[in-house]
Amino acid sequence: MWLESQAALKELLAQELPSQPPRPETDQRLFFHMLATLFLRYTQILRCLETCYDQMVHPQKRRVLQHMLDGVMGRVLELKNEMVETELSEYHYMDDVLQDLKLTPVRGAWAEGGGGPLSCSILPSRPAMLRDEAVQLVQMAERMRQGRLRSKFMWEIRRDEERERRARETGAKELDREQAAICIQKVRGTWPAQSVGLPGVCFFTRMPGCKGTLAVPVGTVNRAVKVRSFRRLRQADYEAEYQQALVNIQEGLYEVEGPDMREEMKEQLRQWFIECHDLTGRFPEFPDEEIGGSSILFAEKTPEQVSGQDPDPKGKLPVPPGGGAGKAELGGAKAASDLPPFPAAIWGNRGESDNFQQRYEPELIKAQKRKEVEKELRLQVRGRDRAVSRARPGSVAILTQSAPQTVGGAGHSQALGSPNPRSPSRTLDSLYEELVLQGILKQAQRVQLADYTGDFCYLGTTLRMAGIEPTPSVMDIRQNIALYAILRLGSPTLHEMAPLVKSVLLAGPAGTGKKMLVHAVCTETGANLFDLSPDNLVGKYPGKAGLSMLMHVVFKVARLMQPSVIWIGNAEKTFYKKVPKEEKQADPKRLKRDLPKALKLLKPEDRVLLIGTSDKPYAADVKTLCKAYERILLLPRPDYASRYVTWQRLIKKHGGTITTALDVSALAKLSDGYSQGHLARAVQMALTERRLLQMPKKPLRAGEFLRLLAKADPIYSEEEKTLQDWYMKTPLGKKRLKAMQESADRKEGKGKDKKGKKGKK
Ligand SMILES: Nc1ncnc2c1ncn2[C@@H]1O[C@H](COP(=O)(O)OP(=O)(O)OP(=O)(O)O)[C@@H](O)[C@H]1O
Repeated sequence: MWLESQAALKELLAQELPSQPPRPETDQRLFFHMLATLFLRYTQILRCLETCYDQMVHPQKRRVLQHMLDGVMGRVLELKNEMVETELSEYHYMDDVLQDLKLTPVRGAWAEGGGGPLSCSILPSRPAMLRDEAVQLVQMAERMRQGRLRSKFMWEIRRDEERERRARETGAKELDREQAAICIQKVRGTWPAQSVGLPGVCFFTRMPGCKGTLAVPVGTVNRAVKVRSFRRLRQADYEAEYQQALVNIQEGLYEVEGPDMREEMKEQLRQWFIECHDLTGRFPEFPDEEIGGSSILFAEKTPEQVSGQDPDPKGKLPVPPGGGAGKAELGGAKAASDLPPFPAAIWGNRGESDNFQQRYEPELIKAQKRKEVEKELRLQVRGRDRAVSRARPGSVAILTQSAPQTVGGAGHSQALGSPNPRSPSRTLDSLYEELVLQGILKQAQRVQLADYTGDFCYLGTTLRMAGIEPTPSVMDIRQNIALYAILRLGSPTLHEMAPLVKSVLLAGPAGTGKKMLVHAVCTETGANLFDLSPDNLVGKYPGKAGLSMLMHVVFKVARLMQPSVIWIGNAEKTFYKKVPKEEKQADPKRLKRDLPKALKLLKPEDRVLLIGTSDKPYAADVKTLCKAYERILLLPRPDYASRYVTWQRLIKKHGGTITTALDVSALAKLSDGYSQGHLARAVQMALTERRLLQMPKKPLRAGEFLRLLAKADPIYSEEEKTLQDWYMKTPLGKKRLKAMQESADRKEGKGKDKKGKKGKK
């Protein structure tokens, strides 16, 4: 899969960067089709690489894969941006491209969610432990845990095998309807999607092909699932081994090769000084660290070249590895310090057929660590770096880790722009605690993006071609949340490389799942949740000084404890056009000035995202609101397909059983106009403990839910229209409206008639 992905990537890159620049595409539709094809093909590769990353146990290979994943994800995000700019819309319909590529959209592509493979791929790996004892302790505990799990797995595998054997002996019985349906779903793609599952982005799978047979025994599937989990356990084992090897090998090199290296360097340095003196009559200055420091002396340069008297320009001096990597260079940008120089090539040419264990490769570590040891020794020889010279090998990693985080130090204050006079030396822990006690830092509810149920829009392209703007589907929203929030917050490299998005506003009628999405983002990325909703700030941190202190502390803790989500519920209140009388006392506009200022100070390396939610965005001044929120996602009420899936899911979640007596289709049809929140409430109220007990004798019926639903006020079409009209006043909405008008004008031939146009103006 890795090789295939790499070949596909090569092909795509060749297509994207042809030797002759292609003619610019003037047809907007064709251009979008091209972008969408690229987007889907990269997503396909991403999914493949993600599976490799999830299932490979070799720690060094996994690093290379993570690097490639970051590159591909970065390209996916870039393409998303280009699609937005081309279509002037946050929602894209690619059903035609999916058909061309013989792919189908997949529901529930993120079933495994936060605890699953995704977290392995995009969440940053934890920094190396600082203290040996801690490492040993954790390793010991981990081995014990794995031992227990392993024995359980083995027991289960054996049990399944035994069960199968018995079934074979007694003659397998015919599958019932439900089992047959499960088998069909598995072959059609539902289960592979669950096994990998990048959020939303990976919303498709292959068309049902001829691979696999329908009669996949359930035991086999269960075993496959277990084997995958088992491999993840082994990954942790091998990773620990690898981390230990990094330290041991470096120590070994330091002790075995270090003395010789040091002597050789000293000799070279002495020689160089003498030669320089002979040539110029004076002792030379040390080369700047920017051009490689004393390392360039050891790179076979003449004294003239090094001292700059030779015409050899600085650019010709050895460039540090990775120094020339461009932003868009896949797998090349920002090489992590522990990556080999040309990783993919190394593994591509290596015969691995007899490496069954897939443990780390010491020679690669040696090659990489040798450079580090050399660098360290070079500094020692130069006698400049006192700290490193005193440190034992292995301490390099420790020295490069950030210092213990006390807050209010010069660096932090500078970064935030405003020193914190009230708490000049408070620790991060104490500030964290304070925010928790004040109810600003909250525990996010554990919901996964996959819980945000709904369906795909199957006719998007057809409708757009007919000039009808489709309503975005729940899947479109999910995909945007994945792209704007989850992928970016989850991967530090991606956050720095991809186009920066600091804030997103989720606007839509009440109960359409805005808050749920905020919690899902936190769950999937492990982000801290800061609640800066106007209602949550009433009476807290009073006065101007209090407010600036609050912002200072929140943004500081958010940055230091990243990834973080800063959530503002009822986001319109911060930018109210006119504050309602009854709210005046609560001062809802407190953050109006400080919020944009604080956002400005966020840098690409700060994985902090502001998410606003609002059901009345039209109550705010559109200009200031859109300035604070870079991306605006309008959430619609659910369509029939989404309501259908949501009813099913909610009923099952609350313990209900769906039988033929329950007409879910009728429920979905009759609940048109209601939000998911309404549906959730109706199910919760209907499925009481008592009702669940009666269920075996008295199956559930649609009427029970509809009766309760009817008591709630639906989302009125006027409200929807107000929201859509408001959206057309946002920057992207305005651009889209203008483009639509121009296109309509062109169609009617008005474009040619300049006079008529002027008259209209
Ligand atoms: N797509 C969905 N699938 C399943 N449940 C959903 C979905 N959307 C919303 N819900 C459920 O509906 C309820 C209301 O959702 P939530 O509070 O997130 O809506 P909201 O848009 O933030 O509402 P408000 O604007 O009133 O604050 C929650 O119980 C949530 O779990």
